[in-house]
Amino acid sequence: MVKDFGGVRGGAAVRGVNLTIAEGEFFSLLGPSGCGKTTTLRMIAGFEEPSGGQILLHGRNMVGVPANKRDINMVFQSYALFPHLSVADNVAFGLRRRRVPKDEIHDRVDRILHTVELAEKADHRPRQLSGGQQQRVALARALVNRPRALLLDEPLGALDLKLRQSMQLELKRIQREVGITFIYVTHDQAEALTMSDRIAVMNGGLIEQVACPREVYERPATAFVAGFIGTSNLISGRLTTAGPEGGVIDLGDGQRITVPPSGAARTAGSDVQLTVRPEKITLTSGPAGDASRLRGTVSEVVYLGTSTSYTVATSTGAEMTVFQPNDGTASVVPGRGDTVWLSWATAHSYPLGATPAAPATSAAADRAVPDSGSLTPS
Ligand SMILES: Nc1ncnc2c1ncn2[C@@H]1O[C@H](COP(=O)(O)OP(=O)(O)OP(=O)(O)O)[C@@H](O)[C@H]1O
Repeated sequence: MVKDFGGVRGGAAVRGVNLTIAEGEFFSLLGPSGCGKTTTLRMIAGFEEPSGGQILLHGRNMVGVPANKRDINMVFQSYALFPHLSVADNVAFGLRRRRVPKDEIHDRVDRILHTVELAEKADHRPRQLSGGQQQRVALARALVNRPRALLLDEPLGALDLKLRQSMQLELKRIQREVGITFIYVTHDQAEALTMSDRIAVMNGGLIEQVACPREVYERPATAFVAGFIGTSNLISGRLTTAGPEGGVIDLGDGQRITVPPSGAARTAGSDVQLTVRPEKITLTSGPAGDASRLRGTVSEVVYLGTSTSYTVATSTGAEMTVFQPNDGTASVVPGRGDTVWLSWATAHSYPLGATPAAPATSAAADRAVPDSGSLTPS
């Protein structure tokens, strides 16, 4: 789907989002501010109409269907609870408006308050609750309607870090328990990695990758994804040999490193960008075995508690970051100005693809879908 507000510099807010979300999935839209996450969510909810494309919910096109007829609920960062109503009455509000029988309302409210672990607060007013508890009331109020999908727009943004981290695990538990599809918008990569079954990484109104957290981290599709999620090192060179077993790249200064086979077909002579995560690199004082390796000079050392971060200016000119765990296993503990060798298992480097052009086809999204999707914006 596409959304053009007519005034966004550089094109539409959403330039081409094509993905299939499976029933019962915890799916996150992750990306920097302004990349089009909220607009995508608002189109799914029915608060914005797409300028092009379709939104299929269980095979039915939702475009033109009003938000309140979509069987989808949304939870916002501001909880928007009624201050004069008790927790139970806040949760029961929607069911009463729909004239659900009294006994059923009582049962459903009681059950969902147990799920969000607020049963003992049923008679409290919202102001008597902590921020995390208020967010759980907002969640219960949406879940009690048993929507087909629940959309959450940065719902933990107003909470402090510790509470946010415990609420992330809580949300995941609740989602597993109720089995409802969650579509979650966040710009916080740690949050997306913690909770999601799959993540769509968005940039400039397009999807750059759709995959499970491990794949997005270990096998980022593009340089943007590698840089946005965690810390990454990029190494550029020209492929001198290529085959099904991988290849060798020349870094331009005579140094060569081996590369693993990549998904995309590449031919000798083509330019390649590799990514290697900092914790996969080992520092030694001399060349180590036949692993992929580079020589460099330490330019910065930062002690981080569980690990130490080294910035190394390599002989190719590229700066590399290396995390060494502070568990006593490091073979060298270099200081600034020292010469070191960086090595890593070839399998721990990953060749990157090109940034997608609009409209995104998201072939990767379809490959990764575990079963036929229930919600299909296209
Ligand atoms: N109603 C609107 N009218 C015009 N432009 C809009 C409107 N809503 C959003 N935009 C623009 O569309 C782009 C995408 O906005 P969107 O809110 O979807 O991004 P986002 O990824 O959710 O960002 P954030 O994390 O900051 O909320 C931005 O450039 C924004 O300024």
